[in-house]
Amino acid sequence: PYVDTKVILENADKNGYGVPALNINNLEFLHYIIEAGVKMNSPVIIETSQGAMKYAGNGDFRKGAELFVKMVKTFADEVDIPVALHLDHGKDFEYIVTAIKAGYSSVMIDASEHPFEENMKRTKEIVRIAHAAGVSVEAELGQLAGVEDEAVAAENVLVNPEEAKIFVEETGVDFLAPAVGTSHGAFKFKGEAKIDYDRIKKVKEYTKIPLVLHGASSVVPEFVEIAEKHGADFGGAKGVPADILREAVKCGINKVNTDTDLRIAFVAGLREFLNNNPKEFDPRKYFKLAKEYTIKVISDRMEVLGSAGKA
Ligand SMILES: O=C(COP(=O)(O)O)NO
Ligand SMILES: [Ca+2]
Ligand code: NA
Ligand SMILES: [Zn+2]
Repeated sequence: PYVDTKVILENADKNGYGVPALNINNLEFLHYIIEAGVKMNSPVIIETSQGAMKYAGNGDFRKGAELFVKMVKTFADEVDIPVALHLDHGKDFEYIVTAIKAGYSSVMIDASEHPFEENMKRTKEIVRIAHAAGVSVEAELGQLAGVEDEAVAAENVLVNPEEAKIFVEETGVDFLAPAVGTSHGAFKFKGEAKIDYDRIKKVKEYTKIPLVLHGASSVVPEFVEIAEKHGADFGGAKGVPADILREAVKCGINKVNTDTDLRIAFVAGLREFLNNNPKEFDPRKYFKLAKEYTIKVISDRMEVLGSAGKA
């Protein structure tokens, strides 16, 4: 069934596991996520960025939002696992309100590049509107380096746990994304991968709400290698290893935003298949390996995060 993201995350919080929040831009990735969720008996949070809304609507983000809600609801109504649709990195008021109007389960207001007071003000405004419509809200404190859809943050600004306490009390936000050392994309760490567990624990202790880890892709070496064997150049790619994800969940993370891993698995399968099947041009065939690898990476992540078997 199609559910409110809050239902999924409160269950995850109560039972101490993480749920993958998986970004889509098209029908194929939605297919693969649902298939993995059903196979693993895991709840799933589908999420789309503002750019994905524009892309799906061929430039018209309102059409894109409508399309995503129809697609996700169609799949959700057919399966027994809980399925939610979330607007990821909502920055612009009209995109966020459009997602609410279209029927998204939840929306993120990402005002984290603004000063604390401004972030609170913008978040409060969205919480008031979203809650009036029965929609839950995610906000962000601190900054992740790397590209965040449109905005590019220079470097990491880690969350201040005391600020997080005030922020959640003042805004009434339903879940919070604290910046704790990750970043978006495939090049997360120059040195060894590490995130600030202490900050996660403190933010959890002070806010007692479900927490979100952004930039959580592992950048799985197996798929990086396959992609590079077939012409990709991802030199220096490094993500958040499974053991760090498990520890982050133990410290209080419940929603684990994962986009890059799906992209790498898909392109690895696509490159391998195309290289080995020069005569093939039927998309229902040449996406086959891409589909297999993407379902595999999602299924493995559900095991790592503990959402497998929890639907
Ligand atoms: O935070 C993410 C995805 O992060 P990755 O690039 O690590 O998949 N989406 O909001
Ligand atoms: Ca941000
Ligand atoms: Na999000
Ligand atoms: Zn993110």
